[in-house]
Amino acid sequence: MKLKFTKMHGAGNDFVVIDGINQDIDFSAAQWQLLGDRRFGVGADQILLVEKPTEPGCDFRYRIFNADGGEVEQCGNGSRAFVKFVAEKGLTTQRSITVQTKAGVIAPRLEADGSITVDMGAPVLEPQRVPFDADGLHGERQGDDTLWPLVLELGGARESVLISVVSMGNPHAVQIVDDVDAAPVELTGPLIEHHARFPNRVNAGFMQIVGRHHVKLRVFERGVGETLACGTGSCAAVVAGIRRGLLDSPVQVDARGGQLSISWAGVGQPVWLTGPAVTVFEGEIEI
Ligand SMILES: N[C@@H](CCC[C@H](N)C(=O)O)C(=O)O
Repeated sequence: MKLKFTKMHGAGNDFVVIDGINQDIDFSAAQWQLLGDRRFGVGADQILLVEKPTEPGCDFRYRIFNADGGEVEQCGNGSRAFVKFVAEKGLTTQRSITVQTKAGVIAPRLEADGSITVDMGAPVLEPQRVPFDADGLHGERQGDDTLWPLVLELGGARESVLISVVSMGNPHAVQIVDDVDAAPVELTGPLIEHHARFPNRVNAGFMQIVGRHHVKLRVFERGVGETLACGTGSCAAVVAGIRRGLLDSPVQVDARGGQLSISWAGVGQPVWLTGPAVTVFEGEIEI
């Protein structure tokens, strides 16, 4: 089939966005992977599919596929691209929409200045629900958070890193580093992503605290590798930093591809994500 798509990004986290309401889409993992492939396909960190909702009360259903072809629960930067896409394509006239995802309902809103704010829902903090297997581990308390030691096998040597575990619908392991630019993201990111204690794999965040309202963050994303920004990773990192007593809401997150702003009022409350979404080009591909 000839597939129409839109290439978009949010702070450099890039997407192929597909209207699955006016096109009949039933792709295999290999086809999603081809769309995400930067050499043989279009190229993207994630492919986002817009569908009619199957749940009452929602405006749309939002499905997310990582570049490796796997379907995942949530994508924060993608949710901003999503609301811009449905507005630009005339699929809605509303500036605020409710969107069904694999991880529950989220609510993105197009602001008058073109920025987009998303109610990402409340973070999940119980390790077993992240999911993280904490069996037999002794966590260290810091503020309201528990830091878990994760042992990494580095070519014969063993290194232990202290992580917070948070789910924003998708799983995150957040560690604090002194200098984010020097952090071993490429080396330890894949080891954390595939660590046996995360049965569904995990997104690995490396956060440098700059001030109580300001961090720098790099994320090695599950199913992709390091991306230029990660929306849910930013939410998870700020939640971990606030729980550790190191940050106060709101927090500016500097990612390599741009800036995001995160607000969180505490346990049981939703995390709010604000940032840009940009349409890059429209295309068609035979798939
Ligand atoms: N880039 C995303 C997260 C996309 C999904 C993630 N790689 C996962 O596998 O959970 C974001 O902006 O949140």
